[in-house]
Amino acid sequence: GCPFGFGGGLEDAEGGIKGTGRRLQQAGCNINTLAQQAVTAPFVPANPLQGQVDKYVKEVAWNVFQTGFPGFVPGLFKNGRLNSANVPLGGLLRLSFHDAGPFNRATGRGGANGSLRFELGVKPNTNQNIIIAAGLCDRWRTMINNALAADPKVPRGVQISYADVYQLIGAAVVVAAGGPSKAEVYDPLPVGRRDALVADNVAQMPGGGISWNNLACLFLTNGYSLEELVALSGAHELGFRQDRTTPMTANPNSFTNEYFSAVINGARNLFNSDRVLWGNHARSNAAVQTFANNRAAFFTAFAKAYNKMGRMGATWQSYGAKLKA
Ligand code: HEM
Repeated sequence: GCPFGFGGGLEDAEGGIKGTGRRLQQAGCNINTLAQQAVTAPFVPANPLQGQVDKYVKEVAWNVFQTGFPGFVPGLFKNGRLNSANVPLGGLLRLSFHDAGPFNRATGRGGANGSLRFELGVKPNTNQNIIIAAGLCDRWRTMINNALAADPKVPRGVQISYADVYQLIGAAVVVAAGGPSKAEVYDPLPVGRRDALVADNVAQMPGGGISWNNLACLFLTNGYSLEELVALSGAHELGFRQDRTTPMTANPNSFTNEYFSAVINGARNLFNSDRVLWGNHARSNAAVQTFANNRAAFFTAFAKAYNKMGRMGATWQSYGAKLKA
């Protein structure tokens, strides 16, 4: 079983699985010590070298995400406008976290490895938006691979992985929704993740009702700082709650820093995991306050933390050093 005993997705006040009576074990970490270490000796996941082909693959993917392919898959934009009616922006960004999130630093298992495709329908991936998002990713991946196969500049056999599509799409979504720029969040993301062939242990994914102690310990023990936890939680700027109609923030299709004012005000639509970012630790308080006051600071911190998340637990190949002449 999972050493942390975290439940997934449901809002049990204990952060455990609702109705099962299962008690949450304490993650048991020293938050102050780990929070300090995360700043003085940050955990830096592997960042592979990117050849010409890798960068090119990412641009091909970018173009496919923008426009989709009429009759087969929608794009993030339609007639030059954000296509939030046909693509669940929140579900897509959440999917990026749900592929990378099961990374467990202690066991070295799980992470940004494409395994989400085997985890659908299992808590916390029972939510319709994430299932729709995964279906879109399948189709975008097919279109990207068709484009790569037809491109004379691309070496034969180059195929983008599910794991890459799952991480690239979250970045493309926040850019489309008016968040950090492409140069800030999408372009630095490496590609070449290998796809796992089995599911990760998703039982350790945090539920919305998780306590401050368990949330902080989960992220700190997996190599994130409290500042990174706060920045990543800013993803809850976008999207909807489980009912798919209650917006997380006032503008669920627009990526801004409004989320942090909502956290400070204890807004009702947010989860316990959001509200506990305020009022429990000097470092998380400071990050919430900074991001509430300064949108650019949030965007920069989000872009960096998101790039780190996308390298957690990934193993790498290279698509190639050189394009064909
Ligand atoms: C910090 C711990 C986190 C917890 C406890 C958490 C929990 C949740 C829960 C309970 C939901 C509601 C959906 C449902 O219940 O089915 C949700 C939605 C969402 N989460 Fe998180 N989450 C966390 C971190 C993240 C991160 C790191 C990201 C992305 C970088 C993210 C992105 C989203 C998005 C965009 C939605 C809206 C989904 C939609 O519109 O359908 N979350 N999260």
